[in-house]
Amino acid sequence: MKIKTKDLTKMALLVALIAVGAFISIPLGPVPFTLQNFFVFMTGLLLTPWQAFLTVLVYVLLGLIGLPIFAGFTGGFQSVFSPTFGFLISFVIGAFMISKLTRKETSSVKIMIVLVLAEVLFYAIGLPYFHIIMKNVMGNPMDLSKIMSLAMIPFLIPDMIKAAVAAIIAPRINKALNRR
Ligand SMILES: O=C(O)CCCC[C@@H]1SC[C@@H]2NC(=O)N[C@@H]21
Repeated sequence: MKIKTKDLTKMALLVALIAVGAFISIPLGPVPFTLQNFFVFMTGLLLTPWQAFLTVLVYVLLGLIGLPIFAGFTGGFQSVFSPTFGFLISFVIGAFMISKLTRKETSSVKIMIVLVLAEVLFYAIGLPYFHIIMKNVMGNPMDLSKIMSLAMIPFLIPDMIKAAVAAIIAPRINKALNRR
């Protein structure tokens, strides 16, 4: 895979923006509200699938080696034992999937459908991971309704708003940049 300087610049900018998205976070219990997923949406919508995958992977690796770029200014290898690390794993796969399913797509409605699917993926990985860490690391097992009320329900409407904004602005940015 050959990456042009222009694409590398976009990738570096998006790594930085995902980190900014983590800084813009509101603690709401064990799972914070953040703008990381908004910038993961943008990464998938502005880059090719492998570029998007690599961009989010680099973000996660930079956090794992110690940069405090995860939500709540955290980082370091111990983050894998954080209840929210599953969401970070899901972002890497989600960015690839979003890009793959929206290549050359300009309809905001169709893009929105893909972003909703990406959200399903985030929670399909994020919630079981949350459950495992709460039970085995935090010693605080929870039933499904508690998990959903802490780690999913408060975020659904804000996440849909982030998805709608991304679905509206990304095609315009792609048009202005002459497409990925
Ligand atoms: O620890 C991290 O850095 C990851 C935080 C993940 C927060 C999740 S992403 C989906 C949902 N929407 C939000 O705004 N917050 C949660």
